[in-house]
Amino acid sequence: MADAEPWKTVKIPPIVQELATGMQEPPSRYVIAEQNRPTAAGFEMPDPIPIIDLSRLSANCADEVAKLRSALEKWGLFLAVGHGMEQSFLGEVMGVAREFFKLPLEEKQKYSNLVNGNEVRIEGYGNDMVVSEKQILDWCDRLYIIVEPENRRIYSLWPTQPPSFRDILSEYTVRCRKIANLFLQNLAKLLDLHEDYFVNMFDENALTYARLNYYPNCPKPDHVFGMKPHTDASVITIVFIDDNVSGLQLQKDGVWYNVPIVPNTLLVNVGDVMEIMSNGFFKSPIHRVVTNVEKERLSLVMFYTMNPEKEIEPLSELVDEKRPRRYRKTTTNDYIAKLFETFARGTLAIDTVKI
Ligand SMILES: O=C(O)CCC(=O)C(=O)O
Ligand SMILES: [Fe+2]
Repeated sequence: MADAEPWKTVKIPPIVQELATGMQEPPSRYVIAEQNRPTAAGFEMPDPIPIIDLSRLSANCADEVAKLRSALEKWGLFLAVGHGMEQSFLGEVMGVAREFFKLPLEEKQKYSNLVNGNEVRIEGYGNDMVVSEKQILDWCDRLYIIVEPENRRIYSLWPTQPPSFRDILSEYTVRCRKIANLFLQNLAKLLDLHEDYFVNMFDENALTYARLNYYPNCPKPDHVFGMKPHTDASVITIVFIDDNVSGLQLQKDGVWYNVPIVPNTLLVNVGDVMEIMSNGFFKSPIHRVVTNVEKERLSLVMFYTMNPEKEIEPLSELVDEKRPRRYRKTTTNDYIAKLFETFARGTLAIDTVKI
């Protein structure tokens, strides 16, 4: 969508959780143009969403690997079971996230993503960057923090309430790293690369971000997005979804499908950087979040990214005459910046690097 108006950082939007209290009509800045509105319910998926048992994947069971291949070809994601995290531990993880968002605003603002009250940085509590008065805002607040490597954590942005928040998120980070590495190894094997090919690309400066999303209930769910359609700028992503409320939708061939809730599973998806490096063998799924009249919704998302300075391009092993390179070279830093800009505009970052 061409837009001649220059994009600039504009007024900081309010915290949606505050705005939503007692509200009957979402303000116009949240309201999506009629033709883009999410239907109250998406379509049900034609087949059940693929569920992969990670314990079988780590034992190299051929049928599980085949299932993974087909899940990635079809959807670019899967639901993971056999991840070794007990139900009680996952309950604690979602519990501390919920407790954080329940804190009084002044307490949450201690971790604000605003610098000097008017500049927005990625990390911290608040909203995503707003670059235009015309930008449609999402019905969502979030806390964004770096969790890996440990020496890059900014603990002043890690909540001290509830008191177990830090320990639980640290433990969750360790557990998810195992899942991430197993997934990366299997992606490499599916491309006939050495199994540690991708794992080794993550050096000591590769960053993992945790994003806690909070979607307040909304009186007009079909007029707003919890999160606009996007793909993730990560290499891979692990999403832990509130098991009370659905809302995540996936796009395939122009149709939006509801991702069903399956308790105690984690959703694992390919990100744009993997799509680029694999020269399009793996596709980063387009997804969005819709809201709910009655219930708030939470998710905790782990984004695995490379060293911000590292160049990203299709692997030479995956480029040949029959399959020429499909994406331009970029860096993680540039790509993440691009993602925020395109996300704000309502376009897709991946389209900016396609050849
Ligand atoms: O809340 C969700 O289910 C997904 C959130 C998401 O897509 C993201 O944070 O990138
Ligand atoms: Fe996402």
